[in-house]
Amino acid sequence: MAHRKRTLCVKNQKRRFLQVPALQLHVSKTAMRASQKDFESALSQVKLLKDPGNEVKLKLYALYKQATEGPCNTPKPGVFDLINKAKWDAWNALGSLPKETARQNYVDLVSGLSSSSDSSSQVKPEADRKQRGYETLVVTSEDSITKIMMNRPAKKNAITTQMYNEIMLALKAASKDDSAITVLTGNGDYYSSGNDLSNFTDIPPEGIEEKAKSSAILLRDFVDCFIDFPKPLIAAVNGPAVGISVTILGLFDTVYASSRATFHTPFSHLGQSPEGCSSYTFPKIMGPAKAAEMLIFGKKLTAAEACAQGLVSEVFPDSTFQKEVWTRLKAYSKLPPNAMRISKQVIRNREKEKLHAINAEESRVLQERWLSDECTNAVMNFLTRKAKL
Ligand SMILES: CCCCCCCCCCC/C=C/C(=O)SCCNC(=O)CCNC(=O)[C@H](O)C(C)(C)COP(=O)(O)OP(=O)(O)OC[C@H]1O[C@@H](n2cnc3c(N)ncnc32)[C@H](O)[C@@H]1OP(=O)(O)O
Repeated sequence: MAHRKRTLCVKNQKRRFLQVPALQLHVSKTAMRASQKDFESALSQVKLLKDPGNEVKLKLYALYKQATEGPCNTPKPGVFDLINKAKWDAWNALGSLPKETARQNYVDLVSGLSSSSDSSSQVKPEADRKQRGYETLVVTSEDSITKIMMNRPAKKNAITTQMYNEIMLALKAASKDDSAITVLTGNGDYYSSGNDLSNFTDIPPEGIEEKAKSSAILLRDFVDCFIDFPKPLIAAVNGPAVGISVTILGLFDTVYASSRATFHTPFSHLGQSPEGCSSYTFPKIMGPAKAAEMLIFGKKLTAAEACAQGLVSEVFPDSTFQKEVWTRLKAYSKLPPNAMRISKQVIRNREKEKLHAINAEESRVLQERWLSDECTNAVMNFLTRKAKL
């Protein structure tokens, strides 16, 4: 079973496809720009779909108009002209979204609709129920919130290859479910201790270079999912966070931390370099000098320090963290979901291309770092228990 899964993952990374029972997703499609041909094919595809409902039809209409004509340029219909007013409102809400982005969003939306109607056994986030099929996560949907909880508490929620893949799947499913917001958190005393260092020991017969290459693709696809995630994404950092679990926080919309949480990116100690777009987001969030202390010198921040530097939105006392955070999130999840989604997109779309380019560059640099003696020695020291952070 384990062997079968591994074979699937490697093959799929090569094809940039993830395939699991009950779900087939094209993980990195949103990372690419939709061509006119993709757009035309989505236009034909949409005619074959079963009725997606009025809300989605309005979205499609608005994106189509934005992609073909640009920002809304017609007079607002009268209040009693209900249908045309709803269409105008949807188009007008896209503001100055660039034509290219609207075209991409249209293609993505149609592709999402097609894959959900194609797949008879798609992952449906059934309300109030734990979603099945994840081994390293617990995913639940309740009160319009999809919660993705990393669930390897005995290993401090270290992220294995399987967990990277499952998080991508859970994010893809959450992006299409009917929840308003999505939350990532950890089970147990840690949020996450970052990359599971035993990922370095699972070397295929083709050799370490091949492993570094496929890992760089995995890393890039993983971070792309956070860049492209279309709804408000919140991190509930329940305890210490290390490595990649910290760097990707710069791609979240809101980060809540327990007073017990710490934030540590010891890349130099590990012979590695920053990922998760942190080489860009951290200097932007906290200024270059503070970012360098974290990313180059591995300075560990307390929750209060991370909040003062803008990486964390708010810190809650550990004793009341869960109660206070979930009360807050339940209130947020009642806000109009389309407005939240569109606001996020307006903010994110400005930077999307840049973030994808940075992610690609960071992954490329890391691919080389993983083959260095500095990195090999640091990982071996941890695995043979000579070193801990
Ligand atoms: C050829 C290339 C392949 C590369 C594949 C890479 C794929 C993408 C990579 C993306 C880049 C990511 C970078 C990072 O995230 S860097 C950060 C990596 N993390 C660490 O270095 C943390 C290492 N862990 C520790 O230092 C300590 O465990 C920690 C301080 C977190 C906690 O210490 P504590 O004493 O409280 O607890 P234990 O050490 O006893 O931990 C309990 C058990 O959990 C295991 N554990 C914890 N963290 C990890 C980890 N990151 N990787 C593997 N295992 C981990 C620990 O070994 C204990 O296990 P046992 O009970 O079995 O001993």
